[in-house]
Amino acid sequence: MTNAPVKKVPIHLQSSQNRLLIKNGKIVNDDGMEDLDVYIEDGIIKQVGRNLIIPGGTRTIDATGKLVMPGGIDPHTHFELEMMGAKSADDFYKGTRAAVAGGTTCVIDFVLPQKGQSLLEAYANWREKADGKVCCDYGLHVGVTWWSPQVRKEMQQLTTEQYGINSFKMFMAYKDAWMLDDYDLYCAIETCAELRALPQVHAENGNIIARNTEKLLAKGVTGPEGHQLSRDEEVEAEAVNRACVIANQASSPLYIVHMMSRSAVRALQQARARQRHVLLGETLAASVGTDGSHYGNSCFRHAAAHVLSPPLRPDPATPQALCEALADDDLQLIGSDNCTFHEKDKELGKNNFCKIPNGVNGVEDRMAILWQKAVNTGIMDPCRFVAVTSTNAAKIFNMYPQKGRVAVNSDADLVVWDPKLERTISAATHKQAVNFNIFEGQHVVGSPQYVIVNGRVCLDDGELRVVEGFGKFIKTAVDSPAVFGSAPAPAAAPAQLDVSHVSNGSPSPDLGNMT
Ligand SMILES: C[C@@H](CNC(N)=O)C(=O)O
Ligand SMILES: [Zn+2]
Ligand SMILES: [Zn+2]
Ligand SMILES: [Zn+2]
Repeated sequence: MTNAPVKKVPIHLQSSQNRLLIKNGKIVNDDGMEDLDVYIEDGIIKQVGRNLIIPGGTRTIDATGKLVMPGGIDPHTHFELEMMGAKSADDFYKGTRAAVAGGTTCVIDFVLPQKGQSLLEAYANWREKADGKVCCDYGLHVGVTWWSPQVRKEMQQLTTEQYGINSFKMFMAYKDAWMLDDYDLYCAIETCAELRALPQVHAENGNIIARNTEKLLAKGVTGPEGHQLSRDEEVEAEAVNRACVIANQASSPLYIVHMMSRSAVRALQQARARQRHVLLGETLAASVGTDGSHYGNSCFRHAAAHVLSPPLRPDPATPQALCEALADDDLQLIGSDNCTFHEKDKELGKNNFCKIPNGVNGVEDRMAILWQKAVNTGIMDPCRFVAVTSTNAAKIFNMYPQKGRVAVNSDADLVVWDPKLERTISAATHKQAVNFNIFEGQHVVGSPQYVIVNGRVCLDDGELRVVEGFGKFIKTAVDSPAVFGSAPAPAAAPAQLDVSHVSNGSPSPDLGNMT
């Protein structure tokens, strides 16, 4: 793969050149597979079928023996995030470039205001960081890291067409940084329900973690192994349960990000059995691709590179169990939570594990890792792979069928996946900005041969040809049918919150066999 950056071609020139036929491939959507050809023009899928009539000057990609899938959608990234005294290493250019290299054609990043900071101001900062640099389309979730009537008002403003936000993330961990107490968490989730926006939670008990950290440090446990010891599975599962109870009290659906353990999945399943609103679970490439054994590595750099929250689990059965949960629709989607830090930044926690900036890589390898761990092992079929890596995110975040489907009038965001393409994952060859890869040395069978972003061939038979700034911000509307379609309207919103713009949910498209 040559890495020569492609010179900027004016966007209007590009699209007219984008007549493309993908021939002889097997189309894979979340609900079925078919041997059909795909014709693309000006960034949109115009025809799907056989013996298509196409204009001269069309480029043809022969996809014989390959799968033609919707481009991956990564619902969880943190590019250029400042946290714990450092800044994540992958910026919006390098991060989305790595995403495209791995078959992902849309990412959803997180606006994370500091406590007391205006959400609108933070939103503007993120748009400024991302617009003009992204190589593929992107969306945003907004963090609710503090609570006040102003925050409530700004959430309402963010869900209008001007800003295009339909999901908010609250933290039950990161005490003193982003964590909300249960009262404020309840108010935030209630407000999401009134706005018909999707609340997301980082589910760990931040107070237990804080006390465990004090005790471990007092005992002289300062290395990265202390990170997992301070927050084991039940500390995650307890918060999953508590978040579901609060959502139930607020008559709200809920999306739990980065679920990392079997205990957390069990807690979500138990909540589903007793609650009527949609409860959604996300896991990560890291949690299916590796495990918590690395925290014991004698090399600080190696162990610290695996520090994220919730942590990777020492139970070796976890990766397979999480793949099975994705296959069985106990979990609905896989993200990366890509939040990488250079070695010097991870060393901020050299003598105190709670100061190690949290985050790992994953945006580039997410799809190949899941294909290797779940499809090649027979745990899930290609249709379910498409559902959890693309379609479910599109449906949940109300981008469907513009995104997440190979169909006429959908965006031409596609992957020509070669199920036989073998490679070994390594920091020496990956496109990410850091010189460490938590999947180092893993051999995968199955990777993208072509990646088409809005009709442009950005991975061309293994050659990476992204264009910085080619991607655009995707505004999302609230009231996603897949989440709110069958939910009754919540109790009348308090007078001061104008929600008149919100329509009633329409019948939701099938989100797998969602309970
Ligand atoms: C802030 C971000 C950091 N990444 C991580 N999971 O450790 C997150 O908690 O999602
Ligand atoms: Zn989190
Ligand atoms: Zn080392
Ligand atoms: Zn995250």
